[in-house]
Amino acid sequence: LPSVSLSTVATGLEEQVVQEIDDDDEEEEEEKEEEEEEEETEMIVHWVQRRSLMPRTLESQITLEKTPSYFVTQEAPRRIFNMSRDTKLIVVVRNPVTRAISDYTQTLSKKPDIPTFEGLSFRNRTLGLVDVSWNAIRIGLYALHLEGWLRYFPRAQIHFVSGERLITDPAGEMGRVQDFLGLRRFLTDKHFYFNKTKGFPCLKRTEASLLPRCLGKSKGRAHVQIDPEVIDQLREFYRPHNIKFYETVGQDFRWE
Ligand SMILES: Nc1ncnc2c1ncn2[C@@H]1O[C@H](COP(=O)(O)OS(=O)(=O)O)[C@@H](OP(=O)(O)O)[C@H]1O
Repeated sequence: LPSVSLSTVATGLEEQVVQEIDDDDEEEEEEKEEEEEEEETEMIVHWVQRRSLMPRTLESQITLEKTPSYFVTQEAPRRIFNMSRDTKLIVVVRNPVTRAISDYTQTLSKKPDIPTFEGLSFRNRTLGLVDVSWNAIRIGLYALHLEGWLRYFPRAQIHFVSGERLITDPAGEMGRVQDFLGLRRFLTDKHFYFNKTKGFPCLKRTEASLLPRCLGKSKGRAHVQIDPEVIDQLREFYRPHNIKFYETVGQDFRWE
């Protein structure tokens, strides 16, 4: 059974974390991700499958599994708690406005005919009524989702990774992940190479490695251009939710 469960609402940032903890084969990782997307609507089946697929591990090893949708799935806290209440939880979060645009950009790449971001974001744009039933918006209500987890897990059992700092200071952010997991701090600045073309850090298997591994092309693609006024409206919308989230977590993610 997993002793760590990783969820991201940062659309995909968890992949970076997993890569840094356990350097899986990239192709395998992308296949697994597609598989996950298909299964998201069938959480029960998915969970049972995951459970039986868990590799056997030794006492000294950590089993880590990642699923983006856990954090925002109502039944997930209870199910994970009933399965293994000591599981440590890691959630990668990012500015919910950027997250929504990233989410939309990803969907648009698969379904080019969907309505505009602006159209999907509001029930009534003139009145500033944001459509919280749209998943891309709903997922960013982190404080709300967290409430469900705190009914089952103590705050100290959940670690939040800043998606922004994971890019600007991967070693520092991963240092905190290692501390949370009770691991010796193994990854240092020397394990990361900043790929200026991609604009993202890539991981070296060893400090001396000459071949850093970057995430796939679907990670870090250019976002769709959004009307700046809409961005401001969404920022305003998320502000109180973000503040509540910072207070609950005890950490300021500086999205304001
Ligand atoms: N090192 C590194 N390299 C590339 N990309 C990085 C990295 N670290 C974090 N990110 C951010 O990960 C985001 C993409 O993740 P996805 O949403 O596709 O992943 S997932 O499906 O939820 O796993 C992607 O979001 P977008 O920029 O919106 O594509 C990146 O910002």
